[in-house]
Formats: sequence, C-alpha cells, structure tokens
Amino acid sequence: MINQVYRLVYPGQFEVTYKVRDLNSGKVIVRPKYLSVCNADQRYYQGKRDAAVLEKKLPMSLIHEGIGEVVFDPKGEFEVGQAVVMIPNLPVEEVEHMDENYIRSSRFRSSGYDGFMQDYVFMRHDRIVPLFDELNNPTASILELVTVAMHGISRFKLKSHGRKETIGIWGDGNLGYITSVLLKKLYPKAKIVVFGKTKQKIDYFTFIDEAYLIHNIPNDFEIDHAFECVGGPGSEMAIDQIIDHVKPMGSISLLGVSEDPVGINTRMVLEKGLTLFGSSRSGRADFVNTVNFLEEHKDVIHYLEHLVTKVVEVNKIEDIRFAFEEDQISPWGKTVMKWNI
Ligand SMILES: NC(=O)C1=CN([C@@H]2O[C@H](COP(=O)(O)OP(=O)(O)OC[C@H]3O[C@@H](n4cnc5c(N)ncnc54)[C@H](OP(=O)(O)O)[C@@H]3O)[C@@H](O)[C@H]2O)C=CC1
Ligand SMILES: O=C(CO)[C@H](O)[C@H](O)COP(=O)(O)O
Ligand SMILES: [Zn+2]
Repeated sequence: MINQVYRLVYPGQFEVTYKVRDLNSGKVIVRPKYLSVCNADQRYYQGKRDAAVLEKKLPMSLIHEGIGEVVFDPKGEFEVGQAVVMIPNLPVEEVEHMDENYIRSSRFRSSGYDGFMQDYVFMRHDRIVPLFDELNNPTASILELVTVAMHGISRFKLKSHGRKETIGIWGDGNLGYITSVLLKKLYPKAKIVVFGKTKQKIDYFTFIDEAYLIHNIPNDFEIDHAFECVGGPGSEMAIDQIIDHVKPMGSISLLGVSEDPVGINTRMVLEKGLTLFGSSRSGRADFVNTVNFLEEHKDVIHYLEHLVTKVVEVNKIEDIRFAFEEDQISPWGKTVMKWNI
C-alpha cells in the first residue's frame, strides 16, 4: 500500500510524502485519531533547534503523543477498532540495568524517526497499549506526557529519601500540572507546592496545597524534594531556586529540556548533599502503569481534561500548520489535532 506521511521539511513547512508499505510486514496498522503537540515538536517547527540538528533530522514527521484505532493486525492479537495509545520509543535491544528509553540505540518518533503524522502508523505489537472507554477521547492523546511524569515519579521513588512531607514543583505549564496531579494522588499526605510565573496559570492547579509566584517565595520556605518542569532558558533560575529552598539530602528531579547548557550551583549541591537526577521520555512499562493507574483513579482523568484547551480538526495539510500556530498563541494547555486527513 501507499502510505501518506506528513513531514516537516524545514521550519514552518509541512509536505506530504508517499511511502510504500508492505501489509505483510507483521506490524499492527493503526489509524491515528487524536494527536497532541509537544514542546519538542514546536522546537522543530519553529526552527529553535541547532541548524546542524535540523539538517540531520529533517524532513521528518512530527508528533509523539497520540492515540489511534487498530485497522489491521496480522496476528489477530488486537481487534479491529480497538482504541490504543502509541508508544513513541522504539528499543532495538535490551541492556541490563537500563530502561528502554535510555538505551542509546533506541529510536524515538518525531526525534530523528518519523512521528505519528501519517495516514497509517505501522507499529510493533509491543508499541501499542489498549485503552479503556473513558480514555478514548482527545484527553487520551496527551498520555505520552503523563507517562513521562509517571516515569519521573517512579525514578523519584527509587532515588529520594523517605521524608516526603513537602514536595515542590517548579513550572506552571503542562508538565508541572501533570506531575503535580500525579504526586497529589500518589503521595496524599505530602504537601504539594507549585512554583510558577503566572497567577492565572497557577489558578488551574486547583488540587494542590500551596503555590508561590517565583519572585515571591519566603526566604525560609523549605521543601524536602523538588521537580523541575520548566526547561528552556527558565530552567537555570528554577534549579537555582530549588537548590536554595530544598533541605539538605533532598532530591531534585530534572525534567525540563534545554537547548543550551545550564549553570548549576554545584557548591551548594555538594554542601547540602543533594541528589540531582534527570528523566527523559518513557517506555512500555510506564504506558502500561499509567493506563492502569488512570483506570483505577478515574478522577485524575477529569483533571487532565482541563489541560486540553484546543482541538483542531485536521482535514488538509494547511490545518497542521494552523494547529501549530494556534498552539503557540495558546496561553495555557495542550493543542490536540483531530486527525481526519
Ligand atoms: N523529560 C522529558 O521527557 C520531557 C520534557 N519536556 C520538557 O519539559 C519542559 C516543560 O514542558 P511543558 O510543561 O509542556 O512546557 P510549558 O511551557 O507548558 O511549561 C513551562 C512553564 O514553566 C514556566 N516557567 C518559566 N520559568 C520558570 C521558573 N523559573 N520557575 C517556574 N516556572 C517557570 C513557564 O512560564 P512562561 O511560559 O511564562 O515562561 C511555563 O508556564 C519543556 O522543556 C519540555 O520540552 C516535555 C516532555 C517530556
Ligand atoms: O518531549 C519529549 C518526550 O516526550 C522530549 O522532550 C523529547 O523526546 C526530546 O526530543 P528532542 O531531542 O528531539 O528535543
Ligand atoms: Zn514530548
């Protein structure tokens, strides 16, 4: 069959390309239904990556957050019409003591390997996870970002000490919101405190215990552990503040992506005996955990719904561009494409 793949050829410009695919490839064929725009996709679309990176990775189909419907499974493991979430990480080997998303040989869709903006996506059987009814909707398309937060929290469990009375989250955007929702549910006794730049954004965090604007944090305010969900140029200031406010022996979970190296006050990291660790992307185990977790805690889905602020119908290639532009001017939340093309 001929599959249409919608690729970013250079910043701001999408084009359709035609790829011959073998129906007998052994892969499950998934028709994308709802696709959500990530900051990483915006960095390619806006040309915010280094010229050398753009030259190496483009043309490439964007989007690594999405759900779809099974249209063909050569093994018959999935029913036709089954709603699934697609896993963008694609490991090609197993390495002891390494999660699949940290293996250097793993591929990642929409980062050097075609993403989900295609008529049909050919997926390995272990790269899709079935969804339950309540999750078969636009909100489900942001699941990948939820799995990133879940993955970060599972590493936090392993790397942080046992006193978890106060947990601080820096970043009043999507990832900060999701991380705070999950932490509140997983650590109901902990005080969840959000640190952000904009009061109107923090107001969406209705479930947290406390919040501060970053220019207004009391000097003596202390937290046991922190999550950095800022990224970009703001992450340096955020990490600096975290180091100031975290108690000795605390942990700092770094999740924000920055294009440029970030200066860190290592003297205070040493003096306080802090544990800094990074988390990136997620793997199959995180997707399975997250779907199970949401099935068990359906009220969390309701909080995630508040994050989907724009759903753009995509019927033609120009609509993709429209969705990316709309996403940029959106003051809050995620932009989802209803994939009709
Ligand atoms: N580790 C991983 O695998 C993943 C990482 N990410 C990365 O996480 C980061 C956040 O993503 P996302 O939440 O979608 O982005 P958002 O832009 O929605 O959120 C970032 C928020 O942080 C705010 N901010 C800026 N500076 C500070 C500061 N010093 N202290 C506190 N808050 C601050 C921003 O405000 P304002 O906009 O006003 O500047 C914004 O509201 C990005 O770098 C993204 O690429 C995303 C997905 C996966
Ligand atoms: O969004 C992400 C995962 O959900 C990561 O930020 C993304 O994988 C980083 O990729 P790139 O190196 O292409 O910016
Ligand atoms: Zn992403």
